[in-house]
Amino acid sequence: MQQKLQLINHGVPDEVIANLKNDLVEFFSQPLDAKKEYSQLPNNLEGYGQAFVVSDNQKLDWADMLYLQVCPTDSRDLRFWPNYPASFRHSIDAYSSETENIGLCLLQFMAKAVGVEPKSLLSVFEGQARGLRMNYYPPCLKADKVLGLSPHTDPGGLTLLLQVNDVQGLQINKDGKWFSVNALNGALIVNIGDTLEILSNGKFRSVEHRAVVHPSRERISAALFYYPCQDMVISPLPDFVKDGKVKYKTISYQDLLTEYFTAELDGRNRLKKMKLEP
Ligand SMILES: O=C(O)CCC(=O)C(=O)O
Ligand SMILES: [Fe+2]
Repeated sequence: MQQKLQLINHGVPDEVIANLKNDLVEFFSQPLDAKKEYSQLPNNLEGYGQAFVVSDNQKLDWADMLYLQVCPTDSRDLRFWPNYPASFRHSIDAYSSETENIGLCLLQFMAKAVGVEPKSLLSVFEGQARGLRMNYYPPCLKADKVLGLSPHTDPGGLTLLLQVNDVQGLQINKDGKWFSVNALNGALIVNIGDTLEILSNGKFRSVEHRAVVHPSRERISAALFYYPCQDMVISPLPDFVKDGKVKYKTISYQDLLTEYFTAELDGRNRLKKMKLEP
């Protein structure tokens, strides 16, 4: 029997988005010491701090972040889940359950659009881990001298990006040029990540993006990452290799993550190394 798919998703209720946004603004506006109660611990990605700090010599991105694994629920490490503002944990929980199916619906439509059986993609991401990275970019008077988040691609499958306040800052790279993305109020931005590029044998392209900062206003965003099964070996799925030409090397997802988190952000270069010569 064919698997019944949930074809329709009505999006995230406005109230859920509004609550998360309010709580994020409130959390990040606290003094540093209060936020540091949830600081990252060595060899652990979760918590409050900065991502991609790998040496004392690198120029740091102009941002702080709070990263949490939100799904599956039994994988949550509540040590890093702030209890101020009081509704914050609930807001994150509601947002992650309301977005549970959105990524899967999108993957299903994307597979159909290119004539591939949706199950081949869905089975990789259904019920797997999700991470929420909440980014805080303080204003910088010399905004043109810093970057909020250096050029990178996301490692997972899909990313749903929510711009929390009305300050724009996301840019994507197309053909070597940077383009600003105008985030619409009430809309989520969907980015494709490295895992999906490899699985789809390049049919879906992982987008290189970065975040710039504003000279006088703070900016906040929240990126929800849909990850594949943690012990998966990633290589192009047979359904996407119809002409028989595999264009990417095989890599374990753990190795892909290790490479990602132990080096400075580096545009699409890591992904380029995954490509087999034509
Ligand atoms: O803040 C943004 O708009 C981008 C965030 C992002 O790319 C990320 O968290 O991976
Ligand atoms: Fe990103």
